[in-house]
Amino acid sequence: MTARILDGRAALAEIKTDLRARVAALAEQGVVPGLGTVLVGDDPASTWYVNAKHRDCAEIGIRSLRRDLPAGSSQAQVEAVVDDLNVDPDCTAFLVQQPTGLDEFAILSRIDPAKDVDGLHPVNLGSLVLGEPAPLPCTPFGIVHLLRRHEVQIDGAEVVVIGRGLTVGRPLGLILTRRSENATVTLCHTGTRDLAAHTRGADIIVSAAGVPDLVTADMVRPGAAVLDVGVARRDGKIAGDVAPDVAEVAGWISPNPGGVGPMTRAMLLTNVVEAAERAARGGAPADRVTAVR
Ligand SMILES: Nc1nc2c(c(=O)[nH]1)N[C@@H](CN(C=O)c1ccc(C(=O)N[C@@H](CCC(=O)O)C(=O)O)cc1)CN2
Repeated sequence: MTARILDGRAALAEIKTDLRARVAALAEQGVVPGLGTVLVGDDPASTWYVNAKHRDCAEIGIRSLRRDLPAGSSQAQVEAVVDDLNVDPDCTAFLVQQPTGLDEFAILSRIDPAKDVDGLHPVNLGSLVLGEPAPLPCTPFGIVHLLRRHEVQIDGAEVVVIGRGLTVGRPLGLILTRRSENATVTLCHTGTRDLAAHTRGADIIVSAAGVPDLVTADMVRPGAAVLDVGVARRDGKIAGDVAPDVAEVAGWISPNPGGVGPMTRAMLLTNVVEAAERAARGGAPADRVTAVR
C-alpha cells in the first residue's frame, strides 16, 4: 500500500482563493483586516514563519503590521508592544510568535481576547474547554480541516496525539473530543510508557513531538492516517516525527514540509478574516467568535 497525501499546500491555495474574495467584499464596506505579529529575536525558523504569514497576508489583501524586537528584549518591552497593538485600530488581530523565551502566560494573558487570532488567550482556551465559541488555535484547526478536506473519518475514530504542547497537542485533544468531531483521543507524551501500544490501535496518529523518525511503520495500523507535525531540523532541513517507511503502511500521510505547516497559515488567515467579518457585522461580544466547526 502507498499512502495517499494529505496535501496542505493545495488546501492553502484553495483557502486563499476563498479568503481573497471575502477580503474584497469587506473592502467594499470600507473594512481592511490587519494582522499584527510580534517576533522576538532572530531564530531562523520563527523568522521564516513570520515572513510567510506576511507574504500570505499580502496575497489576499490583509494589511500587515510587523513588530520585530531584537534578541534579548525584556518582558516589559514585549508587553509594551502588545499593549500598542491592543489599541491600534489598524490592527484587527495579532499574535506573538512562539517561543519568545519569556513568560508566555503573561504575554498571552495581556492580548485583547477579541484580537487573539491564535486562540491561545486563557479566555479563548477556556471557551474551548467549556464548549463555547472561540477562535481555534491554528495548527489543530488546520489538522481537522485537512482531515475533513480528504474525507478521513473523524467521528468515532481512535486518535492518538503525541505531544502535549500548548499550540498543538493540548488544544487538538479538546477540539477532537467535541461533539462536532466526536473522536476518542489518547494524548501521549514523554511520560507515556509504551507509545507503540497506543499508536497500533489508532485510526489517526498526529505526532507533534519534535523527535525525528519517532513514528515507524511497525507502530502504525495498516490504513491509518498519519499526520506529521514535527519540526526538528537535520542539516538545516525539516526532520519530521514520521519515518519514511510509514508511507508503505498508512492509508493517508501528511508530507512534512507541505502538510500541516501550510494549514497552520491557512487557519491563521481564516481566523483574521472571520474576526474582521464579525466586527463588520457589529456582532455582540458573545457573537464575535464563531470559528467553532
Ligand atoms: N504564535 C504562534 N507561534 C507558533 C505557532 C502558532 O500557531 N502560533 N506554531 C508554530 C509555527 N508556525 C506558526 O507560527 C508555523 C509552522 C510551520 C509553517 C509552515 O508553513 N511550514 C512549512 C515549511 C517551513 C520550513 O521549511 O521551515 C511546511 O510545513 O510546509 C508555518 C507556520 C510555532 N510557533
